Amino acid sequence: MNLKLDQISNIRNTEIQITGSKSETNRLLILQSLYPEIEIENISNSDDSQLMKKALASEIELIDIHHAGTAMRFLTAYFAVNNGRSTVLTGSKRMQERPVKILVEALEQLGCEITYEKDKGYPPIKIIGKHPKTNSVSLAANVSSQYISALMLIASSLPEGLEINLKGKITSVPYIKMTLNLLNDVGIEGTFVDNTIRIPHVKVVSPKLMVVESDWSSASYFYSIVALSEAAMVTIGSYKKESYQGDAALADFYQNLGVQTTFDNHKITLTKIPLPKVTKVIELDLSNSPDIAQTIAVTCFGLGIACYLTGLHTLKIKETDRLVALKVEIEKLGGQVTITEDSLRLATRVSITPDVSIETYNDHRMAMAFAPLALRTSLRIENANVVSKSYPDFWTDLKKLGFKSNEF
Ligand SMILES: O=C(O)C1=C[C@@H](OP(=O)(O)O)[C@@H](O)[C@H](O)C1
Ligand SMILES: C=C(OP(=O)(O)O)C(=O)O
Repeated sequence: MNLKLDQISNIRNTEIQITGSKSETNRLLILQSLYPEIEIENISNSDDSQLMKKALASEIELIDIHHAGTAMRFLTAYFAVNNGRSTVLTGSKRMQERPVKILVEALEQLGCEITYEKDKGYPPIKIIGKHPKTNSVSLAANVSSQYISALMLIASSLPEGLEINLKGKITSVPYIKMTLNLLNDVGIEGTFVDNTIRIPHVKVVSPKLMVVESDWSSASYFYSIVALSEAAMVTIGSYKKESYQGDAALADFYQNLGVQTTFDNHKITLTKIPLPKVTKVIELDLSNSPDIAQTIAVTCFGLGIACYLTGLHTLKIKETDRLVALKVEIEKLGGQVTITEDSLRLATRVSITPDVSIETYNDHRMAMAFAPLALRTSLRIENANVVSKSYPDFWTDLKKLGFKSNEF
């Protein structure tokens, strides 16, 4: 489905409900498989979480997790210690270009048996589940935190628990803390001090209802919409002031982009406020919240503000090379973007080219990050249904706000 978005001048003030965080859901689904006493509420309706659920219930050897990165990494660890079971994990063409070597080598230190079916270091992989032969591993922490979370999630099921030693600069730290917080909440008391994570063995946990907080990364698109509106107020549920999700940093970041956040009874209300007068360049280090880089870059472009975003080294190995994709698509619209291996610089905008067709590269966040620009110009979004990877209701929710779209 390709969508043409008409230019709109403002939005309808509305309340919407976003489902649970896909990151929290995918962690809790693994934990629930290990500890059936855990109940989960407000589960994410994302494709990635549905695929995770299906994979955990599957009894066949071949499991295809499509584009779901966390599912790929978490399930690699999960099946690797499932003694005696043979599993082949595969995914989309892009998934076969997203590296897993660091995780596979960490699991090999535990005595796990994993072989590459195609290219060394990448899915598809064949896993023969084993009993772990040691209780400590070390791995590089500067490529993806998902490898670390994957090990943490299976750690308590190992006979002696697990000590995980992290080498190098640790990336996407809030996701590691999210894993630790969820473990602690279900009664698995792990620690994360300096470069060492320790998780004890836990045989059973007490029955526990885990209510998933709604997805902050999905909320980012409404921050962008409110920022690009003349006057707007959007209320979204259900959120906590003390979130486990690093992307909750949005509330602070968008203060400088003209959005005020108020919390009331598990809901956030985003209100358009004037832009600070002195804002010339928005400078942000996003190494703790890589998933909102696209949203922020496009908001700045829409507002005509320059930005310099750093800490973006993980963007190259996500659903697409997000740095290249942002540069190409923003430049089609008339912007000027310079990228390095880990940063993006956007120059102050002069004008916007109308009716440009945005390519989405099988990346949900490309579609969702560019859609708010309809408040500044008409544009087209190619393969708009990619949004279902994390937010299947995205286009329906945009309609509620008054966005006008037609298939083309
Ligand atoms: O653990 C998680 O749930 C995630 C960790 C991050 O990945 P990296 O650690 O690879 O940056 C993030 O980009 C991804 O969307 C979800
Ligand atoms: C990078 C993402 O997901 P994953 O790595 O789980 O595919 C994302 O949702 O932006």
